[in-house]
Amino acid sequence: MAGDADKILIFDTTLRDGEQSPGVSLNMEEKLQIGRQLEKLGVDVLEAGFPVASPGDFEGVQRLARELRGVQVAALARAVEKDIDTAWEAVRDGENPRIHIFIATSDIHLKHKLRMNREEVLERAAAAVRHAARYTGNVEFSAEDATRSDLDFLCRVFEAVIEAGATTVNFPDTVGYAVPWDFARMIRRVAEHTPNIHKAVLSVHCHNDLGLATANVLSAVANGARQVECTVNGIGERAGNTAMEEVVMAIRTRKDLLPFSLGIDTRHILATSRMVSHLTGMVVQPNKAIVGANAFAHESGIHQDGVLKERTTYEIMDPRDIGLTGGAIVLGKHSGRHALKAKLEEMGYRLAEDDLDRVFARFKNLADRKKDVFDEDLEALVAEVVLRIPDRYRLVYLHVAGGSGIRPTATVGVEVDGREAFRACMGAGPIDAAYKAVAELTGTKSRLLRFTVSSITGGTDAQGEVTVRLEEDGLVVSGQGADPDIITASVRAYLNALNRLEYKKKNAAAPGVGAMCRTEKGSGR
Ligand SMILES: CC(=O)SCCNC(=O)CCNC(=O)[C@H](O)C(C)(C)COP(=O)(O)OP(=O)(O)OC[C@H]1O[C@@H](n2cnc3c(N)ncnc32)[C@H](O)[C@@H]1OP(=O)(O)O
Ligand SMILES: CC(C)C(=O)C(=O)O
Ligand SMILES: [Mg+2]
Repeated sequence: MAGDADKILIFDTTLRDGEQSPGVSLNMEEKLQIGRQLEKLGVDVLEAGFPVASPGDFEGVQRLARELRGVQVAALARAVEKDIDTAWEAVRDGENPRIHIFIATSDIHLKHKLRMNREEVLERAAAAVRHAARYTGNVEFSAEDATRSDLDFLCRVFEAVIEAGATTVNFPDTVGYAVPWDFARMIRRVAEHTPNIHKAVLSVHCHNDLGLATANVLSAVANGARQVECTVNGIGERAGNTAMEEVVMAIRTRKDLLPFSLGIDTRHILATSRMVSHLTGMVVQPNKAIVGANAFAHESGIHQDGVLKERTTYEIMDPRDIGLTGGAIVLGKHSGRHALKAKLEEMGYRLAEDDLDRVFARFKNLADRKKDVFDEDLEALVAEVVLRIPDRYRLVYLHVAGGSGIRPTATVGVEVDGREAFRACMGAGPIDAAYKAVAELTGTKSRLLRFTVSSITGGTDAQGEVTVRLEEDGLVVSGQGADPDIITASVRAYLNALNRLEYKKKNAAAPGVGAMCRTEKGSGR
């Protein structure tokens, strides 16, 4: 197969398949921050979006293609000429742009979704790749739902698209149906029965519906796949995609079984994971492999004793390899702007001067109330202060009264379109009271789908981080807020989500790029 036989290419699709997670919608600044961090991490290919899906997707892909260096920026397209032309328009200014075309090959998709027969799909796939190959020599083809496809037909499709100019052929387990040993058999079969497979890189793209995505990917890699499509923290459609950090660390840790090289600088894994979690609002479970808060924590005495005597008794990876260190700079109330800037850069955030000023002001405020300011605190501040869409609603005042024997009451002041308004409400608790006041002040009718509160760092002076998910008229958004005062953090999270909702409503109503307007992220018509 084409490419370096010993190198596994990491194709990151956090900004495309990852953004297909329900409730996730990133703005331009957030996409740029994640894109730059992935560039630093060393991913080989970065799928930046599906340009025909919306003007926002188009602009995001174009901006990333123009800005990023040393990484191939890919754009997704259906096997439709307009999609391909739009994808090319979005990535063409990139250093090494890729067009990624997909069409389903399973009979179930052909019959019910595409309403095409096999020969029509084969011809459509080849014609689409031929069309894209006129623009670039870097064309990827994906056979959607490959694991439920007839393998003889799949081999014919792969052969036809390679002939038409595809340089990467991708085998997606779109619905997370595969199990490792059977997936390995399929990969071997395709490698052996597609005559010109050696002219292309064989890729895999696994979903995690049965919790087997990483296992499937590793079995494919051991059997000839040389590109892995994955997302940070495994976010993505339904149960998500293969988690990038799991595949990378498995290959790195089990070199005895998987003797391959990678272009990833693993020391940036943790910072990348945290950034993606903060910006998407997709909270990482504490026991998540590699990047969960407990992944390197030892609770029981026998384990602690073992680790103290010799770390490798209970650790198969060195936490420093994923960037889990104390860091050289410890920030507190005596720190200045230079130290803050250096720390933020170490964490992957490059801020404009005025953004730095705003974060610095909030940092000083926080440091006055909290002894040590940790990386997690700063991440929350950056997410809160900088990476935000233009605010229609802004918190200006909050006072709550509660305790035993008192009906919880909140008085909230919110600036709406530049004008301050105040409201006092009672509720089941202080947060309920404050949320009622915010809903009245903003006149919004959203439904609260989820409310998560976590302490960002240890101690009773820790910053509380609140993540909420709201729904209104079919639009789903998430919002985050951080503050040492948990009620303030809750109100900030609510307002952040309402601002995102406003932005999304406007985006949905905006005129499209040609006929590319969409009503909701991920939905047509
Ligand atoms: C497995 C994956 O992750 S695939 C990527 C999924 N991502 C997304 O869907 C991103 C967001 N999507 C969107 O914004 C919209 O679906 C759009 C803009 C792409 C298309 O919107 P619409 O034109 O309104 O179509 P809608 O989404 O309702 O239906 C999809 C159409 O594309 C067809 N189609 C689906 N996949 C393909 C393909 N790979 N190649 C060609 N046609 C396809 C369907 O058969 C259907 O056609 P029909 O209208 O003739 O029945
Ligand atoms: C577009 C393709 C590669 C995809 O996301 C899938 O099949 O899951
Ligand atoms: Mg997918």
